[in-house]
Amino acid sequence: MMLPTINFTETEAYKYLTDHFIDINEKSLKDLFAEDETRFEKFSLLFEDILVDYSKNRINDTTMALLIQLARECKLDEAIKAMFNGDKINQTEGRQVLHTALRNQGNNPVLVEGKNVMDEVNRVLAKMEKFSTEIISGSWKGYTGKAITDVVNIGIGGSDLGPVMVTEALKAYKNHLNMHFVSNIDGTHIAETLKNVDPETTLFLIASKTFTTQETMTNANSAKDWFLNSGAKQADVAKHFAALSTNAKDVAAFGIDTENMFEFWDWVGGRYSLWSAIGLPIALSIGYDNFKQLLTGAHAADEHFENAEFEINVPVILALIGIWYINFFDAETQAILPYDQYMHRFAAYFQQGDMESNGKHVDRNGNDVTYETGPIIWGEPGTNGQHAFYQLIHQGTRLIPCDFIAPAQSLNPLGNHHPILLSNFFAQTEALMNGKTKEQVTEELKKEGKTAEEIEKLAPFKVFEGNRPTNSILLKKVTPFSLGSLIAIYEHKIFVQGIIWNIFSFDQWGVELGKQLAKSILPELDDDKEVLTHDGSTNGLINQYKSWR
Ligand SMILES: O=P(O)(O)OC[C@H]1O[C@](O)(CO)[C@@H](O)[C@@H]1O
Repeated sequence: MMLPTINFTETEAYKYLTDHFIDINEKSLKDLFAEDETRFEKFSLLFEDILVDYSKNRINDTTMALLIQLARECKLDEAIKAMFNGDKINQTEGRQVLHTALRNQGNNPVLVEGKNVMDEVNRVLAKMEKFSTEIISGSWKGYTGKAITDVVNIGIGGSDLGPVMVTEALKAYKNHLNMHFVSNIDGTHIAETLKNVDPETTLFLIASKTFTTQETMTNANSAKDWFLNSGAKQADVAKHFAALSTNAKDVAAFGIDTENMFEFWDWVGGRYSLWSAIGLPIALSIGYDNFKQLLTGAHAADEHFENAEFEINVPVILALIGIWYINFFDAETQAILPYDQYMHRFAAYFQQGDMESNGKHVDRNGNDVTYETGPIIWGEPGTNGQHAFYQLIHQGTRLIPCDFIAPAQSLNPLGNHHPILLSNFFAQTEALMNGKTKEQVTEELKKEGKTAEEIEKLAPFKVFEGNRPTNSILLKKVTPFSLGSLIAIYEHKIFVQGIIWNIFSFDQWGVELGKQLAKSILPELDDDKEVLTHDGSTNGLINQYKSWR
């Protein structure tokens, strides 16, 4: 089935929402809570050990009913079925979108061109299990007979961000292997990493779906040169290099034994690939059983997404609330704020996940859209963010919807750190909602002994308008299972928004132009001749670089 091609601004629901927005825009969150005592029960969902409280949003029953009507009018149900069925919904690349098959722990058949892909998926998983067990146990020996101590993953974008984010988020479950991730083409990244590892005990994972990405192949060649220059022979490469890729031909040409190749398939998008062989560094870092738990948690979220009614469907609700802010309140960004140090790369991970997926201005009919699409995603862990950019969230001129995420149980229950952390997590969303009135400010200043004149002068700066919306996502604990669920929830949220905006979420043509131009500029940097082939600025920059290098 082709995806529906409905312009959501032409639906009945959109028209009603436009009128309804005028009513809601006049109400404060405080009013909405005062109007409805059951708001928390009504606007929160419990999925496994994850509580999603969306009650501190500028919504009421009518808003949610209309947003759900919008999803129905946009035929979201058909689109969900099409994705799970393995229809070629990545139409501009002619591919299926089946990252869900990678974590299909129920093992029911998933057909691609009439063939059940679960056999292949399970074959690669079994190979990952065997390999990671051998490396972790030390039974796999390097070329001088020593066990592996360090793993260097070389990849970029989806072949880096997922494994980095998850290995960091699950560091508490980690074994003795030292994990390193090299992504940047800047030679500093690989050079600094190689300073800390020993060729006799290091395993390099060359992670690239295409196995042609300039950054990854350059870093991989530098790693191989370093390895061979350290005394190892070509035949030793097999003990120290493995590839995670869809491109067997180029893997073999690079000199990696295809025995050491962990395969995945073109129906897995790069930014959705941590569940595939790209997840091998995760399995190495936390052990295969924990990796499997990550898949199981994601699978639980997949089943929920596929089967739950929209009214209680976590990714659907989060997506619709996002659309409400982006398309009606003109919000430009979405902050993701984990109150968990281990999750410090979570927002960075979804910068790619969301912005590469929904950063599109052409709809599925090939026309320019007349509305906003994907938001700018950003965020840092709390409470660091509080001491950096929260001022703007509280008192700036922009509306910034925020997702606050926190675990109820700490993986490092040290003194009263966790209650302090969580008190900040609770306080921030309360403060963003309630703000501080002029009366409250006046009262406080009076207590400080300020005069009436001083109070009058100071009060405007100290008043917080409040009414700033947040979601609170409270996890019982960060485990491989709960993290897997949470990532899948965000993935599906992106999918839902893409369907409603009528855009293709699984291609990324926009990143190609810069890559092409870089390739054409590279030979121009070979000599010291003046470059005149570009615009004035680009010529000027290149020529100044040539004179300084
Ligand atoms: O895994 P590969 O093929 O090296 O690609 C890396 C990344 O490059 C991109 O194509 C964007 O530049 C991403 O979509 C992808 O995750």
